[in-house]
Amino acid sequence: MALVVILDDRVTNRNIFAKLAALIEPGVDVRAFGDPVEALGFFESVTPDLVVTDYKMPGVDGAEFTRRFRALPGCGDVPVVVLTVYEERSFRLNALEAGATDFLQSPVDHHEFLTRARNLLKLRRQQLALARRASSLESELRDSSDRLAQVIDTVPAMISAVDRDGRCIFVNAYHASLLGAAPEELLGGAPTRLFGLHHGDRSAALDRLVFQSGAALPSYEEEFITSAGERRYFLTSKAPLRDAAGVMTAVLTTALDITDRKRAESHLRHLAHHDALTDLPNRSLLHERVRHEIAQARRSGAKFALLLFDLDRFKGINDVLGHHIGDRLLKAVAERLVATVRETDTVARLGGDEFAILQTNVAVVGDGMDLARRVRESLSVPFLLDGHEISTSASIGVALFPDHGFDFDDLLKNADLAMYRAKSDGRDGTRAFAEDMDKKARAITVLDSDMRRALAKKELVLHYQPQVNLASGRIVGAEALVRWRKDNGDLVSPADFLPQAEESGLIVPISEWVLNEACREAASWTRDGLPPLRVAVNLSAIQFRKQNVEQVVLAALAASGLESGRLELELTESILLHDTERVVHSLRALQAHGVTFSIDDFGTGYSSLSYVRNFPVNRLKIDRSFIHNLREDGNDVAIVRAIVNLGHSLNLDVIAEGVETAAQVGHLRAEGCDEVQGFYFGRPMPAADFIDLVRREAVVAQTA
Ligand SMILES: Nc1nc2c(ncn2[C@@H]2O[C@H](COP(=O)(O)O[C@H]3[C@@H](O)[C@H](n4cnc5c(=O)[nH]c(N)nc54)O[C@@H]3COP(=O)(O)O)[C@@H](O)[C@H]2O)c(=O)[nH]1
Repeated sequence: MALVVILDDRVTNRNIFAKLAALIEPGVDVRAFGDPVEALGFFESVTPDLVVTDYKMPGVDGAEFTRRFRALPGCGDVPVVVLTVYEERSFRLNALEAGATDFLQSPVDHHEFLTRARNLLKLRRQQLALARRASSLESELRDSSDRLAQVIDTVPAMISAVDRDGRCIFVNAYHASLLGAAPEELLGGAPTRLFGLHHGDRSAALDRLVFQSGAALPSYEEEFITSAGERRYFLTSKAPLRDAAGVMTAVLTTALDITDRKRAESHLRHLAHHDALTDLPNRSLLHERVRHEIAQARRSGAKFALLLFDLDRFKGINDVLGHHIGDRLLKAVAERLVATVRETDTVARLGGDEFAILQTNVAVVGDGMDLARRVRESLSVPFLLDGHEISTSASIGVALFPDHGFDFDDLLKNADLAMYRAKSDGRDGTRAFAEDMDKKARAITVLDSDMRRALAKKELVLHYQPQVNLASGRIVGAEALVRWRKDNGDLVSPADFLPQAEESGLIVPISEWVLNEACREAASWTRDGLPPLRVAVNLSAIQFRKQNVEQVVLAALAASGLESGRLELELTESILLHDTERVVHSLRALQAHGVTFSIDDFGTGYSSLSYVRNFPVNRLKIDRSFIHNLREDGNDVAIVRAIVNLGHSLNLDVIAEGVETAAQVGHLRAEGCDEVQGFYFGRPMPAADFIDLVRREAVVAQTA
C-alpha cells in the first residue's frame, strides 16, 4: 500500500490535495502536514512513497524541505513533487538542486496531478523492486566471494601474487600458515619472505620472467621447509594477472601441495626396490648398486666383491617347523647380515633363502672370503625362534670385480657357480669363483640338453641284475638299472648322468620312463614263458616332491598289465627323510594294491631303524659296503648279522647287494640272508640276456 504525504501550510490546499491524493489509487494511505519540521520528524521513522510539497512555506521553503528530506535515510530516491505558483526559472532550479523530482504549477489541474502522481508511484515501485534485486545480488555476490576467499584460503596450495616491484599483494591463509604467520603480516613483503631465501630469489627471478614475457611458465616441482621444519613438496606454476583493461599488474604463483603424492610415490619406489619380508634391497636394487659400483670402479680402478649364498637345509626347516618360523628365520638372518657388513656394503635378498652381499672397497678376493667367514660365523650362532633353537649354515660363493666378471649378470652367475661348488663340496663353506667352474657348468648344461635329447630319442635302456634266493638257488627277480646308450654305441653309467638329472629335475621323466619300461618288460617275460619274476625299480626323492608317485605307479601297472605283487620299489634314505607323512601315505596306498618295498643301502643311513618302524617295507637291502670285506672285517660281520636278525624278527626279508664271491655267498647263507644280488650271479645285463639266463637256469634245474 502506497503512502502519499501532502505538505502545505494552508489548510484549504492541504485538504484539497489530500482528497485528490486519495484518488490516486485504491487503498492509498494519505498523510497531510502543515509544518515541514513536523513532516521531517515523521519521516525519521516512516519512508513515504510520494511527497507533494508546497514551495512557499514560512520558515522552511519547499527547496529546503526537499534538501533535508533527501538527507534522511531511505529518502534519497522517494519522488518529491514541488507545487509552486512561481514561474521563474530560479525557483525551479533551486528545487531541482535540492533534489525535487517534478513540478506542478498552481493552480493545479486535477487530472494532471493524478496522472503525474500515478506515474511517479509506478516509478517508485520500479525503483524499489530494482533496489531489492540489487541488494539480493549484492548479498549473493558477497556470499560467493566469501566462499571463494574461503576456498582460496583452505585449498592445499600456496597461492600468492606479487606486483611489478616484487611486493606481495596477496597470499592465502594456507601459505601463511606454513610460514607460521597471518596473511596480513606477509603483505608488502618480498618473495624471500614468502618462499625462504633460496626459493625466494628464484621465485623473484621467475616473476620477472613472467612480467617480461607476459606468458605463464610451465609447472615445476620444488621442496619447501615449513616454519615447523617439515619438508613438503609442491608443484608450482606462475601466470600473469591482468586488470579489466588487460594490463598485466601482477604474477600469480600457485604451488599445489603434492607431498602426499610424493610420499606415496617414494613408498612405491621403496616397495619396488625392497624385499617385503626383510626390507632388504631386492635383486633390482642390488643390480642398480652393482652397476653404480662398476661405473665408479672403472674410474678409480677399485675392486668390489659379490657374495652369493643360500641357507643350507632351509627347505627342511620350512617343511618341518612351518612357513611362519621359516619367515622369522629369514628376517633374523637378514638382521645378522646387516650387522655383519659395513655401512657401505649392500645386503640383498634375492628370493627364497637366497641372499647376496655387495662388498665395496675390496683389494683382493681374500677380503671377500674374510667377509664370507664372518657371515658364516654370525649364522653359526643358533637362532631362538618361538622356543625352537634353529641352527643354520650357509654355502657362500664369491666373485670379484673385475677379475671374475665385468657386469652384474656375469658376476652373479660366477658367484652362483662358486656357491654351487661350495655346496657340492659339503656345504657350510666358501668358494671363490675359478675359471674351471665355468667350464664345468657349461659341461653340465651340455649334459642336460643331451639328456633331454636322449629321453626324446629313446636312447635310454634298462639292464637287469638278477636277484637270487639263497635257499632255492633260483633267480627270483631282477633290479632294473638304467643306462644311456649314446649315438655312437657307448653305454653311459647312471652314476655319470643321474646326479645331474637330480639337480635339473630331469630325474622325474627319466624315473617315470624306467618304471613304465621295467613294468612293460617284466609283464612280457611271463608271456614269453618265464616264471613270475619280481622286478625292482629305484625311486628318486625328487619324484615324491614333484609328482603323485601313487598315481604314476598305478598308471604304469595298468598300462603294462604287470601284477602289482611283482613290482618292488627301492627306497633310499633321501626319500624317507623328507615329508614323511606324505611319503608314508603314498606307500601305504600302493602297498594296499600289492606293491612291495625294500630299503636300499640299508645300514648306511642315520636312522635306518626308524625307517623300519615308520614305513611299510617288505625287504631290507644290505648295502654292498658291508658285503665287500665280509670275511675280514668283524664289524661288517656283526652288522650283517644284526640286519638279518632285525629283518627276520620284524618279518622282513633280507637281500644282500654287491655279492662278488662264493665266500660271500657262503657267509650270507650261513647268516640266514634270504636273497643275494651281485656280480657273482651276474652283472646288470640287457633284458634279452636276462631272459636267456633265466631260461638256461630253468633248463639246468630241469636236467639236474
Ligand atoms: N633312481 C634311479 N637310480 C638308478 C637307476 N638305475 C641305476 N640307479 C642308481 O645309479 C647308481 C649306479 O647304478 P649302477 O651303475 O647300475 O650300479 C648298480 C650295480 O651295477 C652295482 N652293483 C651290483 N652288483 C655289484 C657288485 O657285485 N659289485 C659292485 N661293485 N657293484 C655292483 O650296484 C648298483 C645298484 O645299486 P643299488 O641301486 O643300490 O642296488 C646306483 O645307486 C643305482 O641305484 C634308476 O633307474 N633310477
